Amino acid sequence: MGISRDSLHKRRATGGKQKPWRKKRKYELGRQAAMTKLSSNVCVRRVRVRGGNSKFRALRLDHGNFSWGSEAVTRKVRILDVSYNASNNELVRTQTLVKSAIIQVDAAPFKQWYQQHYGLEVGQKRKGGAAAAAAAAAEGEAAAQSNHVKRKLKQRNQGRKLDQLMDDQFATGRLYAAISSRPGQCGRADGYILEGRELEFYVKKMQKKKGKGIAASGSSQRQPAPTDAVCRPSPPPAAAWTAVMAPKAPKGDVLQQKSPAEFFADNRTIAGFDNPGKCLYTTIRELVENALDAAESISTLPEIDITVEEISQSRLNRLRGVTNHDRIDEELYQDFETAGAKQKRLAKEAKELEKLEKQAAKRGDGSAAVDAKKKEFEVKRAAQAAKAEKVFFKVTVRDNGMGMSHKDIPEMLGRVLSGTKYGVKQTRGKFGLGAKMALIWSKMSTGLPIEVTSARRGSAQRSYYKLDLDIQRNQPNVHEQKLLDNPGGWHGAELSVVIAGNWTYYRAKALKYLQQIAVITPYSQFKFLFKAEDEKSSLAITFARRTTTMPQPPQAVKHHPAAVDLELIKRLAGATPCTTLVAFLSKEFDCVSRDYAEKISLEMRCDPHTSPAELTPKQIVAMHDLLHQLRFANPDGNHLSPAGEYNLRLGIMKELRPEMVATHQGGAGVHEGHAFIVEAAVSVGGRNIKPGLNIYRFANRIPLLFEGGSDVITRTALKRINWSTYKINQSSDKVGVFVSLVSTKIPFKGAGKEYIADDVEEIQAAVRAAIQQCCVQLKSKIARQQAAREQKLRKKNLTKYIPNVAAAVYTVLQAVAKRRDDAAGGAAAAAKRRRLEPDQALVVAGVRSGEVTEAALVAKLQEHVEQIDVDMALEYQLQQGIADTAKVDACLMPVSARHDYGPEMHCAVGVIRRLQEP
Ligand SMILES: Nc1ncnc2c1ncn2[C@@H]1O[C@H](COP(=O)(O)OP(=O)(O)OP(=O)(O)O)[C@@H](O)[C@H]1O
Repeated sequence: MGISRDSLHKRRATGGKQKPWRKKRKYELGRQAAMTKLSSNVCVRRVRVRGGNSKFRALRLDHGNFSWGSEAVTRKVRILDVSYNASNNELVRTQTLVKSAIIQVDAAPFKQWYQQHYGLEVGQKRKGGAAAAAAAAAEGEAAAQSNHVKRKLKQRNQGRKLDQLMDDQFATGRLYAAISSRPGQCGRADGYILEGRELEFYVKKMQKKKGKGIAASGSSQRQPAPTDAVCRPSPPPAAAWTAVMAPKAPKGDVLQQKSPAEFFADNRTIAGFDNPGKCLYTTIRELVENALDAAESISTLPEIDITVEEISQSRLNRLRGVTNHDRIDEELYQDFETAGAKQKRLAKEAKELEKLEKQAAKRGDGSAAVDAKKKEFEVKRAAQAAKAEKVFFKVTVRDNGMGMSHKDIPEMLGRVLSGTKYGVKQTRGKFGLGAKMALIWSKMSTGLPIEVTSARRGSAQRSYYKLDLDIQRNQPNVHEQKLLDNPGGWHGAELSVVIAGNWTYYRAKALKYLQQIAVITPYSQFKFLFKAEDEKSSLAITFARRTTTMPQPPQAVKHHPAAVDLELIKRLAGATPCTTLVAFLSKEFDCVSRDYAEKISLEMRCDPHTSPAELTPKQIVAMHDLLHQLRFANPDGNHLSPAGEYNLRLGIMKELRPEMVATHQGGAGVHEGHAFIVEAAVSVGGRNIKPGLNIYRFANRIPLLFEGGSDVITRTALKRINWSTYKINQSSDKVGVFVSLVSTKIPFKGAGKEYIADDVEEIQAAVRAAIQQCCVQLKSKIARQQAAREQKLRKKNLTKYIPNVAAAVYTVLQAVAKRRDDAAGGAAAAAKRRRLEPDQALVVAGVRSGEVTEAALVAKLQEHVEQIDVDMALEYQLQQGIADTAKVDACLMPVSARHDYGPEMHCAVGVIRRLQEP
C-alpha cells in the first residue's frame, strides 16, 4: 500500500520490530513523494497541513547550506551532482535530492574561507601537497601582511589539520557532502561536508558501485571490491580514489574528423533509429514518405505497395553467402538452458501437472486437461527456441511517383545529407537523411546493400542499382548497376532493404502509422503485406482510396526577408544571377517589391546599382540588420498544400467511422518568416477508438506517433481546451482530435521528426483556435444527441415500471370497489364514507363492470408515456420556431423512362427507391 503515517507499521524507537495487529489504513497513507530534483529552475511549494501549519515541498533545488564540521563553518553552496544513495540507484540516475543522499557541492566558498582563515590556498596541485602549497602561499603573501595578521595566522595554523582526501577534493573543485535535512518537508537541502571515516566509507561504496557498473557494461577492467569499508581507518587505495574523484588526465588527444554518415551511424537515435523495432518502423515510415512525396510532386494519385518479409538467420546467411554452421558447443550460446534452469523449469512443470491431475481426479473427468497442459509446455518450449533465433526483415516499398534519374540514384541514396527537398517548400522529407539511415542500419545490422529500381515518366528504360554507403567517406559504393527495358511504361521507384528488426513489438505502431497516413491522404492507396516465415502469421491489409481529389502540390517560395541570416544572405548574394542590388532584393526575397528594394538600398546607404557579388562584409551585415528591422508583408499560405477539410473528413470517416465529426481549417499564420496552416477535426464515437481523448498529430501530412507528451498538439488538446464547455466528457466520450500542421518549416525537435516544439506561441494559438472551432460546431449536435439519449432512457425507465404500476393501481381500485359493495357497514357507515367525484365513481363502476382491467390500465399508461415524447417534441419545435405543418413525402423521380425503379423505402427524411439493374 506504500508508506503510511502511523507508528504501528514501523520499527520502535529502539529499533525493535513490532508485529502489526491490523493492516494499514487508507487514511494513514503518506502524501505523494516530493522527489526533489537537482535543477537550477528552483521551485518550492507551500503545502497547508494540519492545524493551518505549513510544510515546504521542494520540487527543484540547486543549493543548500552545508557545514564543515571539523572547522565549524557553514556556507551556502551550489549542489553540483548526486553521487550515491544507499537506498536506491534510481535516485542517483534521476538526480533526486533526499535526506542522506551523497552529493557533490561546489568547493569554492569553503576554499575561500580556508584561504581567509588560515592564509593558505588548499587544493593546489603541487608536489608535496598541502604543506608545500601552504609554504608557497605563505611566502607570496607574507610580505603584504602586518605583523599582527602574521601572528594571528601562525597561531591558527598551529592546530591546523587537513585530510589528504579533503585536499584532493579541493583540487577538483568539488566536495562530497551528505544531505541531512528533508527537502520534501522543509524545502531545503542542507547538510554537512563528508570528512574522515565517513568520507572513506562512501568513497569505497562509490568505487564498488562503479566497479559493478564497469562489469555490467562488459568491461574487463573490474576493480576488486574493497571489503570492511567502515572498520579500516586507512585511506582508500590511490587508484580507487582517482577513479571516483580525480579528473582524468588527457592521454595525448588525437584530432579526428567524422563524416556526416559516421556521425549519424554513431548517433542513430537522433534520426529515430533507436532499437531494432524502432529501426524497422522508421525504415517503413521514411520509405513511405519518400514514395508519397514522389507521387504527389507529379500530381499522380499515389499507389504504394509496402512489403515486409520475415527472413530467418539461415536465410540471411544464404543471402550474404555465409555458410550455416551447426553449433559445436551449445553452452557458449546465450539461449543455452543451464542444468539448474532446466531442473527448475521441469520442477515447475511437474508441480503444475500434479495440481491439474489432482483437480481432474476430484472431478473424475480423466486427464484431458493434463494432456493439453503437456502440449502447451511443448509449444512454449518450441516458441522459446524459435524466439532465440534472430529474425531479419526485407522491407520493400514500391510507388508510382516521379522516379529518379539513372545517374542521380547513387548520390540520392548513397550520400548522407543529399536530397532534392532542401528549398523553401512544404515536403515530408527535409534533411536528406531518411533513406540513407535505413541503408546505414542495414549495413550495420545485416551488411547487405540496398536494391533500387526506378524509372522516370515516359522513360523506355528502368534503372537497377545495388549499392551501399561507405560510412567513413560518406559516399556511395555501387555493387551493380544496369539499365533494363520498361515495356509497361511504369514510372516510380522500388526500394528494398534488409535490416534487423522486431515486428512483435512494433507491429501495432507500424499499422497505426499506415492507418493514420491513410486518414490524412485519403486519395492514396496503400497495400501492406507482411510475409511471415510461417504462413499463419502473415498479414495483408489494403487501405483503399476514398477520393480522387488531391490537394494542390506545394510550391517552392523565395526566402522571406525576416527569416534570413547572415550566412544565407552571403550565399544568395554569391549565387544570384542578378547584377544590381535592387534586382537582387526584389527577385531573391519574398514580399519585396522593386520600389521597396530601392528604399532598402537607400537606407543601407548603397548605390541601388551595386552588384550583389561586390557587397562588402560590412554592407552584408548592415543589410541583415536592416532586413530584421524593416516591416514586410507576411507570407501568405498560397504555396502550402494542406490536406483540406474535405479530405480530412473523408479520411476520418473511412478509417474510424465516427458518429459525428467537425473540421476546420484556420487561416495562414507566420512563424519566423515561414507561413503555416493548421487544420483540425474533432470526432465523437467510432470504431477502434478508446474512451477519452485520442490525439492524432500530423506535420506536413506525416503522422507523428512518438514523443506525444512534449508535442504542441497534445499539450494544447490536454491542457488548453476546456472540453466540458463543449459538452464533451474528455474521460468517457470517444473523442478523436486530429490536428495537421503544414509549413515550409515545421519546428520539429530532432532529425527523427517525432514531435513539434511547444514553444512557438503562434502555432500554439492556431492549434487551440482550430480545435475550439471544431468543438463549437459539435456542441449543438452533442447537446441534441444527449437530449435524445436522456429521453430514450426516461421512456425506457417509465415503460419498465408500467406492469407493476398497473397491477398495483388495479388492486387498489378493486379494493375500493369491494369496500363500496360491502353491505356489512350498513347505512350509517355508508353515510360516513367519502363521496367519490363523478369521474372517480366512473372508474370504480368500470372496475365493477369489468371494463377497467389490468391490461386496459397497461395500455393506457403506455399511451401516456408515448404522448410525453410527442409533447416534448412539440415543445422543442415551438422553442426552435419550427412550424407544425403537415409533412410531405418527397422523392427523386427519373427524368426519362430509361431507368426502372424497385420498391420504395420510406424513412424520416425522405423516400428511397432502388434502381433496378437494366
Ligand atoms: N521513392 C522515391 N522516388 C523518387 N525520389 C526519391 C524516392 N526516395 C528518395 N528519393 C530521392 O532521394 C532523396 C533522398 O531521400 P532521403 O529519404 O534520404 O531524404 P529526404 O526525403 O530528402 O529527407 P528526410 O531525411 O527528411 O526524409 C530525396 O530528396 C528524393 O529526391
